[in-house]
Amino acid sequence: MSSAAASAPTQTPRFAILVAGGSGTRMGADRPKQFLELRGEPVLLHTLRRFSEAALGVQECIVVLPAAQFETWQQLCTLHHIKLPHTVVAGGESRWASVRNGLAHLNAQPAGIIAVHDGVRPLTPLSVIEATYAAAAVHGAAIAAVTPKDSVRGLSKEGSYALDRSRLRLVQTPQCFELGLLRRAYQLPELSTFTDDASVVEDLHPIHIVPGDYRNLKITTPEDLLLAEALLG
Ligand SMILES: Nc1ccn([C@@H]2O[C@H](COP(=O)(O)OP(=O)(O)OP(=O)(O)O)[C@@H](O)[C@H]2O)c(=O)n1
Ligand SMILES: C[C@](O)(CO)[C@H](O)COP(=O)(O)O
Repeated sequence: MSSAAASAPTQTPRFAILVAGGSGTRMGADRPKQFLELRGEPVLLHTLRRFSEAALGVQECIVVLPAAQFETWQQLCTLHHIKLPHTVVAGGESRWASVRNGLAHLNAQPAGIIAVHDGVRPLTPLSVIEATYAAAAVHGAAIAAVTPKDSVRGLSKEGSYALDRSRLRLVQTPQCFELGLLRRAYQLPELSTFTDDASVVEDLHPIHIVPGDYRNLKITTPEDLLLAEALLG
């Protein structure tokens, strides 16, 4: 080994789980929203492409899909000439179960930083992904989030009351963690109703917040797809 190679800095391995195991009920389309076309390509392909950027150095990207949709994804990969390396894993009944299945695939990995990202967030800037991985390497747990732009009110029996929006954040993904921490958190089945990873981890470890991006839309209802088309244009 040359002396240069011996002294090269070693980055903690990075992994990613792209959860796309849902059925897209709120979208009400003829297929799960991760397969809908955005600028001529499946939503999930846009997302996968972002995590495949060489600059991020992600060692393994796991795509979690409904088992019944494996063939659809394979056909889409062939149709769109998708050569991006990734591992397909079957999802579960809930987002929590899908993340847990993705994590189980990494059981042999001793350490690293793992990003959990919604397969239906196709517009996440690379800078947000990088900043979230980097913050998790320092703090153990980091998520992307933005401040609400509108005034926010809480509901009460009597009516409603003002909330201080500067103390609120709208949670996005990616959500990045030390691998061992996320594993421990996902061993607790009593947390299985949570729909984001920070909520699953927070009793074990504080969650650091990284500035997200207003373009980092989650495709949930039909107007989100229109917005995403416009933003990509
Ligand atoms: N059993 C599930 C449910 C959700 N997800 C994924 O978690 C992300 C965020 O969930 P959401 O937007 O709620 O997706 P759906 O469950 O598909 O939508 P809906 O709630 O409208 O049915 C999506 O990428 C979705 O595919 C998953 O992997 N497995
Ligand atoms: C993880 C998430 O994207 C954060 O906003 C969100 O919780 C996903 O699930 P939901 O079912 O749309 O709440």
